[in-house]
Amino acid sequence: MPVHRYRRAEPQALLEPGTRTWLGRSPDRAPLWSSVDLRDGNQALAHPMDLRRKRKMFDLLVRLGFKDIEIGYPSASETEFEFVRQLVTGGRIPDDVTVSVFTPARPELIDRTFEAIRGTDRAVVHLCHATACLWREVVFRKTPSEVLALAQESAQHMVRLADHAGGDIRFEYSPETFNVTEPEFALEIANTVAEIVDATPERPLTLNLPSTVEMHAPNVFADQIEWMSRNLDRRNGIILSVHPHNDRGTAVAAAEFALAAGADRVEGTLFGNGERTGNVCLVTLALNLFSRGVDPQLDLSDIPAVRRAVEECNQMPVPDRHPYAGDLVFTAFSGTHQDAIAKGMVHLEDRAGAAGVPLGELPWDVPYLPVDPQDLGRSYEAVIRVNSQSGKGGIAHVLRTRWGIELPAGLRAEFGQVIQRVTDLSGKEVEPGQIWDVFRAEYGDTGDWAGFAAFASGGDPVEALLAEVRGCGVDAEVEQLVRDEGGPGSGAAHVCYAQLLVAHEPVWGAGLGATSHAAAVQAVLSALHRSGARAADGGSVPQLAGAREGVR
Ligand SMILES: CC(=O)SCCNC(=O)CCNC(=O)[C@H](O)C(C)(C)COP(=O)(O)OP(=O)(O)OC[C@H]1O[C@@H](n2cnc3c(N)ncnc32)[C@H](O)[C@@H]1OP(=O)(O)O
Ligand SMILES: CC(C)C(=O)C(=O)O
Repeated sequence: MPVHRYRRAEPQALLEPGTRTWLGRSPDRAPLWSSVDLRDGNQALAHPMDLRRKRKMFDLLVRLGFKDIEIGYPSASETEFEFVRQLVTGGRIPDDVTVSVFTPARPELIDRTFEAIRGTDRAVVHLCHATACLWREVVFRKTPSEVLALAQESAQHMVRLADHAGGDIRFEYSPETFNVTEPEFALEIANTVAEIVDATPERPLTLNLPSTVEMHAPNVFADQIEWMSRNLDRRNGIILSVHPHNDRGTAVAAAEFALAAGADRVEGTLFGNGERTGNVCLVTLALNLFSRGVDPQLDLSDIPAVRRAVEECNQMPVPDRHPYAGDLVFTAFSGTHQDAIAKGMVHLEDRAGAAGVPLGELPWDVPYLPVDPQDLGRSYEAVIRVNSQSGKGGIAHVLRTRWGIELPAGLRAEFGQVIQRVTDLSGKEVEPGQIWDVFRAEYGDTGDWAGFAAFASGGDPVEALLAEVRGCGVDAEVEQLVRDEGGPGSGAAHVCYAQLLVAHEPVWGAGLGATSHAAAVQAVLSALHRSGARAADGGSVPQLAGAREGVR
C-alpha cells in the first residue's frame, strides 16, 4: 500500500484543550432538518429523477414533516428548471414549507435561478462555491482574494436580484469544501457574505458548512464547527448548518458532534443517497434521536413505505444493513441473541399483562433491539430467523409467535437439536413454515403405536393407555405431562407435551387434539413411537421390538 502518498497531518488544533463545549453534550431536541434529496441526492444518480419521481420525492418529504427542502439546481437542466417552475407557480408548496434552489457563483446561472423562482412569495437561494486551496488553485485558478471577490460579487448580484423579485427571498451560502479550507479564510468569506446579505435574527443567513469530501475524524469536524460558531461576526443572524458527506463512513457521527458543537441545522438525504458514499442519512440521525427519547420532529412511523418510495425515486436499493430500514437490521440469526430477544419479548409481554396496558405503552427494553420495530411500522416476524447459528430459544420463539405453542424447556433443547441437524445438512436458513413441518414430522407421527389410542379410555386415558403398553412388555412411565391450549396457528384446541421414560431413557412426544385428553394420548403415542424408532435403529430400548410385534 503506497501510504507515503497520503498526508499524515491533521488540521491545526482550533480549540484550546479543555475548552471545547461539544464534548459530552447530548442532543435534547431535533435540529432544523433540510432535505437535499432533490439536489445533492439527485445529482449523484445514474438516472436523475424525472418530473414524476421528483414530485413523488417532494410529496414524501412534505408528508414526513420536512419544512426546509432544497428542490433543485434550476440552471442545470430543463427538467430541474421545469420542476421548480411547477412547484412555485402551481401553489404546491405548503405554507409551512420553505423551498430552496441551488446556484453556483456564475452570474448567468444565478440569473437563470432567479428566473426559475419568478413569482414565488418566498424561497431561499443557495449560493455555493469551493473555498479550499486545492479547488482555488486547480478548479478556479484563482488566488484567495479572487475567490473572496467571487463570493462578494455573487452575493451582491443575488441581493440585487432579490430586491427586484418581489417575494420574500432569503439566502443560503455554502463555502464548499469548508472542512479542508483554512479556517481563517472560511471565517472571512462567511463574514463577508453575511455582511452583504445583512444577516439579522429577523432575516437570518443560512451558513452551510459542508464536509464536501469527508477527510477527518468527526471530532475534528466538531472542533471546526465550534470554532466557527464562536467566531462568526453575526452569529445571531446566522442559522449554522452542516452538510456532512460520508467518505470515511462517519457522516452520522460528524453531524451529531457538530450539533453538540453549536450547529442548528443539518442538510442530508433519506437513507444517505448522494455523491460517492453519500450524504449524511437523515433517517438515521432522526431515529438516533428517537431511540434516545428525543422527538425527531419527523414522522418515520412507516419506514417500509418511506423506503419503498425512496427506492422508486432513486432507483437504488436500501442495503440490508442500513440502520433502522434495512431488511436485516431487526433480525437475529445467532442463538444467544435470539434467546435474549425472545426472553426480552416475553418479559415485556408479562409486564404489559401485569400492568393491564398494551405492550406499546411500556418503555422499550429488549436486548439487542435498540427500538421496537413496530414503532417504525415494521413487524416482529423477521426478528428471529433460523439457520445453523441459531439455538433452541429462537426456534421456540418461532413456534410460540407463529403457532402459539410454547415448548417446555426439555423439549426445546431436544427440538433445537433436530433443527440443528436440518440446518447443518442444508447449510441454509430454515423458514418458519419448514420449522413447523419438521416439528409435525418429528412429533406428529405415532407410527405403529397409532392403534393403541383405542386403549386410552376410562378415568385417566393416559394411565389406561400406559397400562396397556406395559402389558405388552414395554417399560414406560410418564416423567412429565405438560398440557396447554393449542395456539391460534396450531389448528387444534389443545396441545400436550409428554416426556416418557422408556426403559429408563427419556424421550419426548407432542400431540395436538380437540380435547386435552386427546392431545395427551397423542403426545404419549408420539413419545412411544420416537423411542421405538430409536430401538429400530439399534438404540437402547430392546423390549420395543417385541411390543411392536404385539401391536401388530
Ligand atoms: C458540491 C456540489 O455538489 S456543487 C453542485 C454540483 N452539481 C452539479 O454539478 C449538477 C448540475 N450541474 C450541471 O448541470 C452543470 O455543471 C452546469 C449546467 C451547471 C454547468 O455546466 P457547464 O457550463 O458545462 O460547466 P461545468 O459543469 O463543466 O463546470 C465547470 C466550470 O464551472 C466552474 N465552477 C465549478 N463550480 C463552480 C461554482 N460553484 N461556482 C462558480 N463556478 C464554478 C469551474 O471552475 C469551471 O469553470 P471553467 O470552465 O472556467 O474552468
Ligand atoms: C453545495 C454543497 C453544500 C455541497 O453539496 C457539498 O459541499 O457537498
